[in-house]
Amino acid sequence: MKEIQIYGSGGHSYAVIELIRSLNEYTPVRVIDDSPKIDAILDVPVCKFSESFINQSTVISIGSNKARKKISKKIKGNFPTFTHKSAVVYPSARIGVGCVVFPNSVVDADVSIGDFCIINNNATVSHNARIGDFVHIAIQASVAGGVQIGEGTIVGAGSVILPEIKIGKWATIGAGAIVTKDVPDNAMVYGNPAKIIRN
Ligand SMILES: CC(=O)SCCNC(=O)CCNC(=O)[C@H](O)C(C)(C)COP(=O)(O)OP(=O)(O)OC[C@H]1O[C@@H](n2cnc3c(N)ncnc32)[C@H](O)[C@@H]1OP(=O)(O)O
Repeated sequence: MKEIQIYGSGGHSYAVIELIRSLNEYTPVRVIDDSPKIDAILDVPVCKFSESFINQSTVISIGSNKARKKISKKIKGNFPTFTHKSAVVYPSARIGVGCVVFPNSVVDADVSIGDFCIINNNATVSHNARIGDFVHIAIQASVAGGVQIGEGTIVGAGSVILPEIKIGKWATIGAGAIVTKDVPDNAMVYGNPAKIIRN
């Protein structure tokens, strides 16, 4: 089995480790943290970042999109994408490097997903959608056909993005939001219908 290191020791890392183990291709050998607070996660030792960890096979297990981007520039190296066996990814879909596609998610026909994205449990990204780098589609979120989402945006748990909607970069879609109108860069929206709360 090939070795892989996990960068980030928050809650997300538990789910990432289990997913990687379920695929039987890579063994997680260490969890890296800038200031470790525990010794091990699911029996994988946690250690402080060292320059010697640069340029190795790594998965960045950090839910924060901004932090994931920062770490991706620092650690460099090889970033495989992991897809759980229960996820459906159609052959016409494209997924970049460093992504994790969690159980029961759907990546539909002609979808494009950038680098270092998280497609979380039970999320759906429908046909022809375009998803930028460092995006998190959270648990149970539904992205309808033809939606465009810019770099670094979080699509909160259980939210619904209506067809053809355009969402800018580094936006926050609150949990449970029903997004019926385009969302500008950096905006925070939530509610049904979703309203801009912060710009
Ligand atoms: C595996 C996983 O865990 S994936 C999980 C991925 N994460 C998510 O989906 C979380 C998404 N984040 C949210 O929905 C957040 O609540 C945010 C970002 C929209 C807002 O966060 P904050 O700015 O910290 O808001 P805060 O918690 O202070 O709440 C402010 C007010 O907004 C309300 N509010 C917060 N979020 C929402 C929401 N999604 N929908 C409706 N109302 C909301 C609160 O009830 C509160 O109302 P009040 O002032 O009447 O008490």
